[in-house]
Amino acid sequence: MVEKQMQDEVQTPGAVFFIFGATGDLARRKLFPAIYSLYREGKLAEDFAVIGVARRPRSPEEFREDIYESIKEFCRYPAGEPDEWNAFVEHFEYKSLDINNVDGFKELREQTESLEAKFNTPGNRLFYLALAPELFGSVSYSLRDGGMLESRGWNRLVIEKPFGYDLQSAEHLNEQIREVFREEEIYRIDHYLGKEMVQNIEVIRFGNAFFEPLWNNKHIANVQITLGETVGVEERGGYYDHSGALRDMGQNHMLQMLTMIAMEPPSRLFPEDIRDEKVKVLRSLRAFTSDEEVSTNVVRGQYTEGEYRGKQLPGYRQEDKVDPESNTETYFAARVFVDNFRWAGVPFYIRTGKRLPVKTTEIVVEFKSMPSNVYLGKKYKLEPNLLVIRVNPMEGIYIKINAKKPGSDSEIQPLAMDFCQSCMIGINSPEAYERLLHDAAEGDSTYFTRWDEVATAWSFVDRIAAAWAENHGELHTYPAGTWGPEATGKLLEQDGFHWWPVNGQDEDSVVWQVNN
Ligand SMILES: NC(=O)C1=CN([C@@H]2O[C@H](COP(=O)(O)OP(=O)(O)OC[C@H]3O[C@@H](n4cnc5c(N)ncnc54)[C@H](OP(=O)(O)O)[C@@H]3O)[C@@H](O)[C@H]2O)C=CC1
Ligand SMILES: O=C1O[C@H](COP(=O)(O)O)[C@@H](O)[C@H](O)[C@H]1O
Repeated sequence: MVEKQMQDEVQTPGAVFFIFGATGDLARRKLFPAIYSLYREGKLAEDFAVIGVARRPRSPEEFREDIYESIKEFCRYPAGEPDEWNAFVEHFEYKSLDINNVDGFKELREQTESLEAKFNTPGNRLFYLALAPELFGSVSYSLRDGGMLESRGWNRLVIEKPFGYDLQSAEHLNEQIREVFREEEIYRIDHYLGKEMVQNIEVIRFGNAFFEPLWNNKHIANVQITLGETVGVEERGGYYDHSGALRDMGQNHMLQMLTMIAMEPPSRLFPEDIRDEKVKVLRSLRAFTSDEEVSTNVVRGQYTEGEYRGKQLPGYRQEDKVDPESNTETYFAARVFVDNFRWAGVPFYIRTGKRLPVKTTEIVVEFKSMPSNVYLGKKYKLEPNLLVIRVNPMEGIYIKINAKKPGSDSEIQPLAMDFCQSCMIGINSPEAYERLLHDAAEGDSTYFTRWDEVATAWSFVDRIAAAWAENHGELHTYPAGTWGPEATGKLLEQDGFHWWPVNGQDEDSVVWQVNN
């Protein structure tokens, strides 16, 4: 087993990367750019090759043109000079096949073997499924039946979220995949785990004497996790209307960030030690035991028409491929508890939504206030200390403390200590998909979700979805471009707290404005 370490300098072993869904959106926006960035940074071994797979016919020239366009538009490195570019795309081939066609996989096997011979790769094969999850089982069977797994090296399966629609469908999917691949060969992507600042939570917590000793219910009042997006559902209305915010973001990204904040220190940085600690957090989530508990602790909302920066935006029900009577939530917020010794009584507030005013992912840790007796009778009041982890798209750490106002002997002011990582190295650098592709090729599963994590997260989310299905969760509305339903504030008010402004929300918050 590989111990997690900073692997920036490590080159992946030689391998063939198969991108199933090579003509799709994910491949174009994320995967090809990630491969090119790894190449440019010397993190890909010389003996690598990529085979794009999808149904559409593509000549080799057309496929290489697709890749060029993808790099031009989405990669943080510009496509190199012709010689360098040609040396890169020479590693790419395309195969048109339907994933149910086993004969096509037999042809793919021949193509693979000749590519492996050409680049002298050691026979390692990484199958990345950028496909709808309903196809995962069929691809696995076809890979096996087409002889694609009879390689000289290792075989790894990388799969995208959503992993199922609920626990039952996820279990079914998992059983199919497990007929072909062992758990340790399966890499389930949650791209938030590939983000720099999510990985940094571990170091911030376990590497700093002034956080870990305070990291418990004696000193922390509450934790707030916000994942705001300014975009609507774009071209994904069909998928999203079936999924909704709870399944699209809650079951995975939000709960994964929560586990990183709440987990116990692992004994070592081995993948299984870290994933063991994360799954314990998920198992400790207090399950909602009645529909009433769901309606008291979870708010769901859907955006209606609104105005954003002078632009008129459609409501969710007017979006392309969305049912005009849809009750799907585009926003949800919840008050959850981790019922273990460390976190007993500390509320975790989580919220996410489309068409909010700011694109930002932030984690705010609010510390308990100091006893104020020293300052009794004074006109000022101490503010709670905050630790803010800015995850996305701006990355950084912000700490709010109280300090004396210079020149005054009677005034205290809150002070921000602000580390803006993005100001130094740019936004989202490296991209999550670069890190995760690299890790999968390295055989490091730390930042991929293990089956028990996925299953436990579904059990928690299914209870909320079931209550909503019974119409016990009122569907609030909010105009596009606003901060979601008003009811969200009440989740915190009942505990005497409020949402802290996130980056760019108001004039007092530090503005690292980013548009998307
Ligand atoms: N796009 C994104 O930003 C994100 C996507 N995801 C997930 O990644 C997966 C892919 O998403 P996305 O790229 O957006 O989807 P697209 O619909 O854009 O692409 C789907 C791909 O699958 C191929 N395909 C479909 N059916 C078959 C088949 N029977 N045999 C072979 N190939 C097939 C299509 O190619 P062709 O039509 O040529 O066969 C196409 O290349 C989904 O599960 C999605 O939820 C997850 C996170 C973000
Ligand atoms: O997984 C998903 O994530 C994106 C948001 O990702 P980010 O890295 O841009 O913050 C979201 O838009 C999409 O709906 C969801 O499927």
